Formats: sequence, C-alpha cells, structure tokens
Amino acid sequence: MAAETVDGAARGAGAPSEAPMVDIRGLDVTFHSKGRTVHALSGIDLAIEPGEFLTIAGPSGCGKSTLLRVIAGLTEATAGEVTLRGTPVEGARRDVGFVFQRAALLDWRNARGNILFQAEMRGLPKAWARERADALMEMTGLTGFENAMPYELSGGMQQRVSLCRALLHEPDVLLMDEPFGALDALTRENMNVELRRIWEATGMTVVLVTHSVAEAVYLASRSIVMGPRPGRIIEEFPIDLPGHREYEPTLESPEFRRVSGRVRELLGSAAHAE
Ligand SMILES: Nc1ncnc2c1ncn2[C@@H]1O[C@H](COP(=O)(O)OP(=O)(O)OP(=O)(O)O)[C@@H](O)[C@H]1O
Repeated sequence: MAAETVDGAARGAGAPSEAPMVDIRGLDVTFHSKGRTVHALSGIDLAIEPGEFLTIAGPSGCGKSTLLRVIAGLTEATAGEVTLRGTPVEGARRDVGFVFQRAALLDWRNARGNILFQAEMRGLPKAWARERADALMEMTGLTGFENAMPYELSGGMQQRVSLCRALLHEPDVLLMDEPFGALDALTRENMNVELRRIWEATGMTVVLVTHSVAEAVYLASRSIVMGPRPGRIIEEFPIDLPGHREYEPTLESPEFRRVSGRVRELLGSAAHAE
C-alpha cells in the first residue's frame, strides 16, 4: 500500500485538470510460467480521473488483480501504455497505496507501529508520520486502539489499520484488492459506509476490485465489469447516485437496483462463458 507526498511530487490536485490520474491504453498482459502461457488481460483502455471512485467486478481469474498490479508497477505490461499522474509506470510506484484482502499486519507490532512501518520503509520524517498516523486512526475510528496488538483487533479493525498504513504517505491513488472479502457481511457493510465517507472527505482516487455487486455499485462513482480471461472491459457504468449515500436507502433506490441488476446479469453471462 501507498506512496509519498513527502517526496515533494505534485499530487492529484496539482496535476493538470484535464490529465487522467491513471491512463491505460491497449494494455495486454501475458504470463509465462512453468511451461504455461496465460493471457491475463487483453486490449484494456481505461482512463481514471482524479477523485474518481472506480470499482471493478468480473469473474474469478479475469485479471482484476493483475490490472491493479500493473497500475502499481508490480506487474509489467506485455504491451500497451500505462501512465500514472502523467508519467509512465515502469517499476513499483511510490505514489500508490495498496490494500489487500488480508491485512497482513506484523504480529509483534501494535496498531500504530504497523501503520508507522510504512513511514520507516520510506524514510519519512518521524514526527510528521506519527501525527499523520494518529489523524488517520481518528478518521477510521481506531482512536483508543493505538497500542492494541493485531490479535486484539477484530477483522474489520485490522483492515482499518491496513487502510491507515496504505494512506500514511498520502498516495495519489488508493488501490484496493477485494479489501473486505474476508469480513462478515455486517462488518463489510460498515466498512463500505466508512470507506465511502473517507472518500467523500478526502476526494482521493480509489480503484477497488470486488466480487460483491452491492459493494461495486454502492461505493463507485463509476463501475466497470470485466469478461472472462483474457480479461477485457465488457461494460462500464457511471453511477448516478447521490454523492452522500446512506446505506439502506441507497440499496433500495431504483438506480442502485437498475445498475446492480445489469452488473449481476453481465457477471452471470461471463460465468457461463468460462
Ligand atoms: N505472476 C503470475 N504468473 C502466472 N500467472 C499469473 C500470475 N498472476 C496471475 N496469473 C494468472 O493470470 C490470471 C488472472 O489472475 P488475477 O489474479 O489477475 O485474476 P482475478 O480476476 O484477480 O482473480 P480472482 O477474482 O480469483 O482474485 C489467472 O489465470 C492467474 O492464474
């Protein structure tokens, strides 16, 4: 997870307003391993604007994680161009934050220590990092748990710590790979509401991969659905729901039902095509 504002680079707000935050043109990814060739992504064109909340849904194995990893510079494009904040992605980027399905916290460090680990790896100023960690813990409802060890935290709280760790260095883009997939249904809903609130408050650019249709539609300002491998974008939906979204009224709204019905239909036919 994450990147640097402390690196002096211009952030989203400073970038020319017409430039996408992430620009992907003609992306193809093919893996060769152990004598096998897997064509994971094919012909992906995608521009993600600053401040967008983009969600990505698609059948298992269609390349969603690979797409996030390419944006982060963790997986190399076989063909095509990917730029982040106007500069080509060539190798791991420091200006992204990454949240994975499992929080992967260090057992021997408390909540604050786990968040500050990000700062230590990046050599960020200590006092600044501590202040920011405390502010993030307050924003995500972790105040009072700063000294709790991972085993003392619920799954939802561990994911909050993981989110704080991803945001510590003020990344331009937050990439989330099925971040709430391991949580129970109610905690997951609560985390959705919180993430949406944090996004509203910060205006950050978020790209989130999910298998949950409700999550994909509730959270997004735009949602894309991918088809089976080699993954490509089969449809995209601007989500015409209010900026501020109460959870239950949103799920009962006609727009939510319309879009989620269509996403479900697409995922159903994608599954049959596999
Ligand atoms: N490093 C790798 N080496 C070889 N094959 C890989 C590698 N990473 C991913 N793949 C393959 O690429 C395809 C896409 O994988 P990816 O994890 O991106 O899919 P996904 O849509 O995120 O799947 P899921 O929803 O099940 O998490 C899969 O067939 C996977 O086995």
